[in-house]
Amino acid sequence: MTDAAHADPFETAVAGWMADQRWYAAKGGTPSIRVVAEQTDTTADATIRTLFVLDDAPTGPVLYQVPLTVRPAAVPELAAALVTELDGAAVYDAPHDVAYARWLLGRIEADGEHIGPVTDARVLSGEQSNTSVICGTAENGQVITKVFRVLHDGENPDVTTQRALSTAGSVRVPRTFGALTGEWPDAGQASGTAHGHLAFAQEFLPGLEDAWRVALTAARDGESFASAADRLGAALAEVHTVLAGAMPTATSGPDQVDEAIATMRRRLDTAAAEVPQVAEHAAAVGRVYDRAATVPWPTMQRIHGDLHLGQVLSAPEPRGWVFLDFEGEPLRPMPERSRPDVALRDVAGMLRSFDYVAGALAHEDEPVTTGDWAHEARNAFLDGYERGSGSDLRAHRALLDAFELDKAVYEVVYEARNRPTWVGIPVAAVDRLVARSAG
Ligand SMILES: Nc1ncnc2c1ncn2[C@@H]1O[C@H](COP(=O)(O)OP(=O)(O)O)[C@@H](O)[C@H]1O
Ligand SMILES: O=P(O)(O)O[C@H]1O[C@H](CO)[C@@H](O[C@H]2O[C@H](CO)[C@@H](O)[C@H](O)[C@H]2O)[C@H](O)[C@H]1O
Repeated sequence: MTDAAHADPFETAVAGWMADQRWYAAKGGTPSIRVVAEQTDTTADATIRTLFVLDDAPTGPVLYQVPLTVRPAAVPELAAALVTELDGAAVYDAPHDVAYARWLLGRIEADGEHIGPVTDARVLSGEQSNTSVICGTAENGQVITKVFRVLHDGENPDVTTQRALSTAGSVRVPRTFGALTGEWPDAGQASGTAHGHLAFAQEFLPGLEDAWRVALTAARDGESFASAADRLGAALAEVHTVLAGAMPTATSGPDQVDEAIATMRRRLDTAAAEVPQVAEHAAAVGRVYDRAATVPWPTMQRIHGDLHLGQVLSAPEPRGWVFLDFEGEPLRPMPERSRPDVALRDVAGMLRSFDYVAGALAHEDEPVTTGDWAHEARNAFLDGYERGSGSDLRAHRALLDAFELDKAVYEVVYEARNRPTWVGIPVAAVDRLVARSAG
């Protein structure tokens, strides 16, 4: 362990570096790590070391994938990616090293075809939970490979859901190339070994804005988003229809409904404990959940799970909206995220996102009031979804209200932990949604 008196210097160096990485989950904490397994491979340019690193974080143990490249001598272009030095060799954060990109694409089990050869590689910049490498390839254009940082036993829904859509011929997700799986020791499994996805490769769509940016600009400029939101609703309906046919579904029996409502209540308890304004409304929110438990629920199916405007790219017509990142809510346990769920959860996520556009603009240095813009966008989105899915959302109003509240409650916790200056956006939504449901 890194905090023991006899700490291993290599692990100590890796731990110190991990603490500064965007993907390190226990922000502000000091990693207490142990390398539980390692896979090593040698290529012409570098030794590839994939470490499986267990961090005993205060919130519970987290297993990270830490791929490193070891170069016999320092490589000047990789200076910013240096993790440490070891016996005179330079150890780098592998996704920044083209030697790793070549190795990775060569190892990925492509769905029916070879990817590559890799001509160049760069790491996608910005705020991400994982690390994505964009590779130029001689045969398949640009390919983006997401290297999952936090590992879990079992399939990652980001891979399985997008692969199902892509295999069904849907262009609502980037075309899938394939995935890399691996195994590592896990005392929590009866077999002592966990199996899961390590990386996922798909078509890279360069130069596109995401719907959050497009919507924010439209709202700031006072331009209607109704037509775009309507198309977004229809595109989501298309995704749900394909998923209902391509992946398992489940009847919403009393057990499933009870479990879903119990999850909502647990999230409410967490939010009420962390944010006093939610505690004030907890009883009223609970009544919205009570009502949702008494109405009919639609068949459960695979969904996106954490849908918001930032998860959708705006491709030129005729392709239109393209959905990304089906990994589900980061605050939700991974095994729950691959289960069939209610498609209305995604609809509610997007409704919340239009409200966030208004909330974000109200928080700007020169605040802009865009409540009417958001109202119009929300209604247009629902119209598009109803037309595309053939479902009558009004018939499910009580359920949709509960999912929207549940999402706002989730967001309160997410913002309190990650972006406290924005917590007022979902807190105000809880207030408003409770009042609307009571009225
Ligand atoms: N296939 C792709 N084509 C173009 N851009 C992409 C693609 N996949 C991801 N991106 C960009 O990378 C960002 C992060 O992707 P995401 O799947 O959300 O990663 P993470 O799980 O690391 O948060 C997206 O918001 C988008 O801007
Ligand atoms: O994209 P992630 O899977 O990391 O999702 C998490 O972070 C999101 C913030 O980036 C958060 O989304 C919330 O903020 C968005 C604006 O930044 C807004 O459009 C969303 O509607 C709102 O939920 C998401 O909840 C969280 O899981």
